[in-house]
Amino acid sequence: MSARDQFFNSDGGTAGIGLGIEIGESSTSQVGRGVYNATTVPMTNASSWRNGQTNTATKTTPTAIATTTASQLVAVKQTPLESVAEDEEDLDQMDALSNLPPRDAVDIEFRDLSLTVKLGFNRGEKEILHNVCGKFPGGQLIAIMGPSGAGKSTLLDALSGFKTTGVDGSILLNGRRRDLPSFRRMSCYITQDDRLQPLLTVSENMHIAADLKLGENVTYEEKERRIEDILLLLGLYDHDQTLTMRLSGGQKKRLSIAMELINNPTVMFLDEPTTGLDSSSCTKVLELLKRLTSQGRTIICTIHQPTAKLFQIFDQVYVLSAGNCVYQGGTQKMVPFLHSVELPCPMYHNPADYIIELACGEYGFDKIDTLKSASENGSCLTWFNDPGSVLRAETLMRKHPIPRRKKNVSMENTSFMNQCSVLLRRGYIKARRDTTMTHLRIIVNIAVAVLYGAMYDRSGREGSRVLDNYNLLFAILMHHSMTTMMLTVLTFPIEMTILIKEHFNRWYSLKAYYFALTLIDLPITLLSTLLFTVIIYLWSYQPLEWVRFWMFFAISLLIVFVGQSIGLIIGAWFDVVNGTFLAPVLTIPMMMFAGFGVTLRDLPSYLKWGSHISHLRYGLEGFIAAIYGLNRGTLACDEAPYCHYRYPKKFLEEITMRGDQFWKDIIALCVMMFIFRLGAYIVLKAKIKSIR
Ligand SMILES: Nc1ncnc2c1ncn2[C@@H]1O[C@H](COP(=O)(O)OP(=O)(O)OP(=O)(O)O)[C@@H](O)[C@H]1O
Repeated sequence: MSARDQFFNSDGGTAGIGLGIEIGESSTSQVGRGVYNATTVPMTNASSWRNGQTNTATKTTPTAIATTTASQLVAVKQTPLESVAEDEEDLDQMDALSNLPPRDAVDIEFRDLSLTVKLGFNRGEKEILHNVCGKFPGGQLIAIMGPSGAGKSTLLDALSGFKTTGVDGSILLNGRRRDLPSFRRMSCYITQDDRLQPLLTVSENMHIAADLKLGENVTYEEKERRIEDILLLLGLYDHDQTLTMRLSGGQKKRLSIAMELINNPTVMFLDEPTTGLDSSSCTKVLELLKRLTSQGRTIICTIHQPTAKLFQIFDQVYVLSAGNCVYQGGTQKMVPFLHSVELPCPMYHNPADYIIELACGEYGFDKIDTLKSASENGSCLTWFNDPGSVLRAETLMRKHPIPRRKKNVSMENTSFMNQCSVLLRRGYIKARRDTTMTHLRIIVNIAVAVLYGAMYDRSGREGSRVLDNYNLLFAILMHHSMTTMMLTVLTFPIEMTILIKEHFNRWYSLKAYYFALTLIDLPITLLSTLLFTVIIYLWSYQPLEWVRFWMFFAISLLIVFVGQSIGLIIGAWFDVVNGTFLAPVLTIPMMMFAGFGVTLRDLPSYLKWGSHISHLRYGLEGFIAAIYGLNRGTLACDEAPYCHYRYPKKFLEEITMRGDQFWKDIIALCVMMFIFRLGAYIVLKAKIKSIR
C-alpha cells in the first residue's frame, strides 16, 4: 500500500480512545448526568449522532463505560505508540515516527499576559489580550479557540515570540522565564497561509529545509533518512516529485508541517492548521499532530470552531473571548465545566459550538463574565484532564536542570556560506522554472527590442533623425527602469511572506538571504539586457564601435539595477496594490528631472536639485555620451534634403548635455545603486522588525 494510502487509511485511534475515556469519566461524574450523557455520547461517533441514530455507547451503562475507558486510558498513557497504531498501516507510520528522536516535554505557562498594539499616529493604543493566564503542559495537543477577533492568533504570536512589541506579563518554560533566543531554537511557527516555494517539488523543498535547518555535521544519509521518514509519516512520500503549487490544500499544510519537523522542534505553534481544508483533511492533519505529541512535543494550534469530531482529538482547550480566557481545561471536561457554572450544554449540541456561542455573547454578555470568573481568566487548573499531574512552576524548575547559557551562538543552524549556497541553489531552481521572472522577462526584452527596432529603424546613423533617436534612447531608458521595477514590485511581496516565516523559524539570516537574492538575479539580468541591447543597437544603426556599444550596455545595466533596487524597497514595504500605485507615481518626477521634456538648462533653479537625484537623468546623459559623445563625427544625411543635426555637437548644445560626462554618470548610477540596495536591505530589516 502506498504511503499516501497509509496516511489516509489511518483511523485516528488516539482520538477515539480519548473519547471513550471522556464518556466513561463523565458518565460517572456527579455533575448533570442527564445533560452530559446526551451531549457527549454523540462525540463517540459524530456521524451517527448527526444522523440522529442511536449510538451503542448510549446503551452502555455508565459503570461499563467507565471500566472500559479506564483500561483504555491506562493503555494510552503507558504505551502511546502501540495503542495509537491499531492496524498495520498505522504501525508503518509509527515506525517512521519512532525514527524522529523523542523530545523532553516543555511545559508552557503564561501569567498576566497582555498585548497592546499602537493604532497609529494620534490614535492611541488598543489592548488585545487582557492579563490572561494559562498553562499548556508538555506533550499535549492544545487548541486555542474563540470567535473571530477574540485574540487567538495574537496569543499564539505572543507565546511563540513572533510578537514581542507591546507584550507584557510573564511566559514561563518549565517554570523558568522564557529566554526568547533559546525558545526560538526549540520551537517553530507554522502560519495559516501556506508560505511555500511553489516552483519547487516536495522533495526539493524538503532538501532545502534540511540543508538549512540541520547542522552541517549531519550526514547526507541522515538527512535523506529523516526526509523519507517525515514524508512517509505525513503521507507525502508518493508526491515527492510533485511541484508544491500543484499540491492540494491539505498536502500543502502537511508539507508546511513536514518542513518544520526536519529539525525536530519541541514546541510547534500552528495558526489555524485546518482552515480551508475539507473535514477529512482536517481530521488527518489533527491526527498527525496528535501523533507527534506522543513523542513529547507540545503542539499549540488556533482553531476557529472545530466540529465535534475534530474537537475530541485535542487534549486541552483554551477558549478566548475578546482577549479574556473563558475556559481552560481538557476537552472532556468542558461539558462538566459548563454545567458547574449553570450554563449546561444543550442536548445534541457540539460543546465546542456552544462555548463559542457563549463567547460571542449570543446568550448575553453577562455569561462571558461568568465564564471568565469561573476560569479565573486562565488561572484555574481544576478542569484539566488530570489536575493532580499538572506540576507547579517551582516543581518544574526543580525537575528540569538550569539550561546552559549559550553566548554568541547564532540563531541559524548553519554557517553564512552554507545558507548562501543553499539559497543560491534554491534560487537557481526557481529561476529555471519561473515563467514570469525568467521566461517572460527574456521574451519581453526581445519583443520590445524588436518593436523599438522596427519603429526606429536606422535612426542612429541619420542626421535628419536625431530627434527620433533621442526619443528612442529615452524609451529604452524607461523600458529598463520600469520593467524590472514593476516586476519586483509585483512579485516581491509574495516572496516577502515566505521570507518572514523562514527567517523567524531560523532557516537563514537576512544577510544571507539578501546576498543570495542579489546574486541569483545577476545572470538573468545580464542576459536579458544584453539581448535587448544587441537587437536594438544593431537594428537602429547605432555607431558600430565596440567602445560605444559597451558604454551603452553599461548604462542600460546600471539603470536595470537601480530600477530593481527601487522596486525592492517598494515591494518590501508595501503590498502589491500600494506598490503598483507608488512605483509609477515616483518614476514620473524622475522622468521630468531627466532633462528630456524640459532641458536641464530650462529647469527652474529651485528645482535643479531634482536632476541630481534622478537616475533617469544620469541614464539619459550616459546614453547620449555613448552615442553622440567621444567627438563623434558628422552624421549621414541620406534620407532628407534638410539635415539639422549633421553635427552631433549642435544637438548636444541644444539639449544642454556635454557628451563627456560618461564616467560621472557611471559613478552617480553606481552610488545610487549602492544606496538603493542598502536602502532595500534596511527596509527589509525594518519591515521584519515592525511586524514583530
Ligand atoms: N496591529 C493591530 N492593530 C489593531 N488591531 C489589531 C491588530 N492586530 C490585531 N488586532 C485586533 O485584535 C483582535 C484580535 O485579532 P486576532 O487576529 O488575534 O483574532 P483571531 O481570534 O485570531 O481572529 P480570526 O479567528 O478571525 O483570525 C482583532 O479585533 C483585531 O482586529
